[in-house]
Amino acid sequence: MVDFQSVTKRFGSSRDENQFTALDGVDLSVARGAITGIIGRSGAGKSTLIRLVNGLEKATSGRVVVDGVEVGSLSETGLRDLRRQVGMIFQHFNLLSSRTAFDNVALPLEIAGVDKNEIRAKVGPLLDLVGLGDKADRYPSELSGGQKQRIGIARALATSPKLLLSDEATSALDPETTQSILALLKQINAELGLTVLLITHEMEVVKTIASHVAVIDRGKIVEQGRTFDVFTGAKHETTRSLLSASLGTQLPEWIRGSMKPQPGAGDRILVRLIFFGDTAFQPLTGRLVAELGADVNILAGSIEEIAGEPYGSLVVAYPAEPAVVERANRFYAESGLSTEVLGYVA
Ligand SMILES: Nc1ncnc2c1ncn2[C@@H]1O[C@H](COP(=O)(O)OP(=O)(O)OP(=O)(O)O)[C@@H](O)[C@H]1O
Repeated sequence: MVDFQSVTKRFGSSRDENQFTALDGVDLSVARGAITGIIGRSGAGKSTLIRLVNGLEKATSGRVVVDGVEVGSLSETGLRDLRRQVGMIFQHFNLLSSRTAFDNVALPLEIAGVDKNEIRAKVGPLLDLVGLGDKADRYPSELSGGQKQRIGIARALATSPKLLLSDEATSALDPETTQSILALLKQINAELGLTVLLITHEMEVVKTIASHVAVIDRGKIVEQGRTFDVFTGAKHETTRSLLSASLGTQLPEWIRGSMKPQPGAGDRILVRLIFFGDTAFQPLTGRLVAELGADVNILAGSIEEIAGEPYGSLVVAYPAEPAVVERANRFYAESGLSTEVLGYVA
């Protein structure tokens, strides 16, 4: 649906010593009908990337192709047509305070010259879709943050776009409201078959709704693929550090503080067991304990869902004696468990 082909975006002229490269050779494909998340730290280039899709910025080099059309080649009229097919929602909702909820949703249709009856026939069902059929006459100041974003979503859908761009749409909302807005986006994606491209700095958002993800760091895409694959097999440092606060990968301080890289006599080995795919549903912990005898401690653990698939992480400790370690390794190999040796403790 959207293809970035070797896209570079520089701000400032080439003679300007302050010229800044915001995007550097970006290659990225956004699958039709999917929800794709772009995640990165502040200043990584996320907004620039999304603004290239609806022609608010122009690539310095490379091509941005939306539904078969190269955005950079479009005339003003072509850009207007494109923007009708690409809806957008924002962190701060961008509603007009002087217009009611109904009139905010109607605005893109008025601009497109749609007649009044057709507007009425369209806006009502959209307000129902976002759960605000009874708030048509309310002004933005009378609505909560979550309700404002619902109006923003209805407005973005008014011109029946094929693609919805979301620029940090839940960043100004509390966790519960965030979840309800994400559920609405998921519902719209499933019911209308709308492709969604969202940018966020929040791992939780990507984990909850995006089937695909790209990680951006200083203008470069450093990792991309299915969310589950990228998150469970993170290779790049940026992905790992963004993830460490979100997935159950952080060890309690009391363990981290006393961990050693090499074993001493009588030490215990600390191993992280990772459960996903088939292994997520097998009673492997009990079998490990049976295999090694009772001398296994469970030190930390969590089970969560990434893009709808279970992912569990369990940190265990047992004697770092070669015979025990070998028995454990044989068990991991036979049962298909992924493991990582974290270190040793006395
Ligand atoms: N019009 C501009 N002129 C000059 N530099 C710009 C312009 N727009 C963005 N930049 C720079 O490009 C870089 C990427 O900005 P961008 O807004 O895309 O990042 P971001 O990942 O969306 O960050 P945030 O999450 O903080 O919004 C930043 O260093 C920013 O200062």
